Amino acid sequence: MKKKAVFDARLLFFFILLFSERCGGQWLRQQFTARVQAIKEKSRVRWSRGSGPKPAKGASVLREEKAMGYPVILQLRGRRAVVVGGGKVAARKIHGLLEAGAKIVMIAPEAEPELQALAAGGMIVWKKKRFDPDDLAGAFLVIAATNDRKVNEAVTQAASSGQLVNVVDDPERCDFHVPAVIRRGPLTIAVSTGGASPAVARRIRRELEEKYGEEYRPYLEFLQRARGIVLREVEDAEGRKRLFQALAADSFRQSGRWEEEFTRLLAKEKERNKEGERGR
Ligand SMILES: C[C@@]1(CC(=O)O)C2=NC(=C\c3[nH]c(c(CCC(=O)O)c3CC(=O)O)Cc3[nH]c(c(CC(=O)O)c3CCC(=O)O)/C=C3\N/C(=C\2)[C@@H](CCC(=O)O)[C@]3(C)CC(=O)O)/[C@H]1CCC(=O)O
Ligand SMILES: NC(=O)c1ccc[n+]([C@@H]2O[C@H](COP(=O)([O-])OP(=O)(O)OC[C@H]3O[C@@H](n4cnc5c(N)ncnc54)[C@H](O)[C@@H]3O)[C@@H](O)[C@H]2O)c1
Repeated sequence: MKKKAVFDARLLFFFILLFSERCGGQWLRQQFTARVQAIKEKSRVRWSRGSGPKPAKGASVLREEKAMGYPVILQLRGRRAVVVGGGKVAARKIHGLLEAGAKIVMIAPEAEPELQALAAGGMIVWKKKRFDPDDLAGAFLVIAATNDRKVNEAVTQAASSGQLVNVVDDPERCDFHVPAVIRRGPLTIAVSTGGASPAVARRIRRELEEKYGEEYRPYLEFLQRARGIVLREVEDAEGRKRLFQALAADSFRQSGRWEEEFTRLLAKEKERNKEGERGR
């Protein structure tokens, strides 16, 4: 009660200040408007590729704010991905796209030997030529990875609004950034700094590779199978949750006796369920 009275008195004092010209009300109102404007600026989202304002040259790096990216795992199986450029950066992106099962078309007059080998083996299609806008027809995803800024920009201009575009030398114009990635069977760990420091993304990826080693591959593959069994055989939602949590525990992973332990936990859960039904 007392607290509320103090608060109300403070609020009243603030409003008197705000509307009294003599006590600096005008200054206060200006401060307030500036704060609101800053919040609006911060939450502004660019709607079309490349149409947003670029930060002015020399603007303080620390004050720059931008909307955060939305992390997703894209399903690219059977979808067409056009990569413009055939250098070292294009090669890195193409390896990731191949893992995801995309249908890759590479546009470049010259290509790294490893990419030439992929083309010769029929893993990717190589159009040995310079880029022109027709090359993007039918693409779901586009990567502009040449060493020529003008060509990369021409790629972004040629893309239609429904195509997802990545430009390796212009984070601001990207619809998506490619993160540093660790694969352990069904487990994907992706690290992104949104272009602030790709080198840090790479360092963190390396650190996480140590912590989540190759042993996670069979473990996740086992969990995938176990999940199917639990969903089929345990009807009770609470029981399922208990089981999934037990399987996710690091002590379970480290036990190494996954099949045996799982069979025991599953039987226990089924028994519990039966007892619950009998009790009703
Ligand atoms: C994660 C990774 C994925 C991949 O490419 O597979 C990736 N870059 C990686 C490495 C790396 N790239 C660069 C260096 C040298 C050190 C340095 O410059 O910092 C190193 C480190 C190294 O190689 O040691 C140079 C660089 N990168 C970009 C520019 C342009 C610019 O900033 O304007 C320049 C300057 C070029 C120049 O000098 O002209 C831009 C991008 N690079 C991104 C991704 C996207 C943001 C990702 C994020 O911040 O999280 C983004 C925005 C666009 C995109 O490519 O999607 C991969 C690590 C893979 C791994 O090892 O796990
Ligand atoms: N995003 C990243 O992770 C990252 C990392 C390092 C560098 N970069 C940037 O990526 C650019 C490419 O780096 P790189 O090491 O792969 O270069 P690179 O010189 O090895 O390869 C450039 C490729 O672009 C092709 N090319 C040039 N003009 C073309 C055109 N008109 N049409 C089609 N293909 C064309 C060339 O044939 C070549 O295959 C660099 O200039 C740098 O700005 C980005």
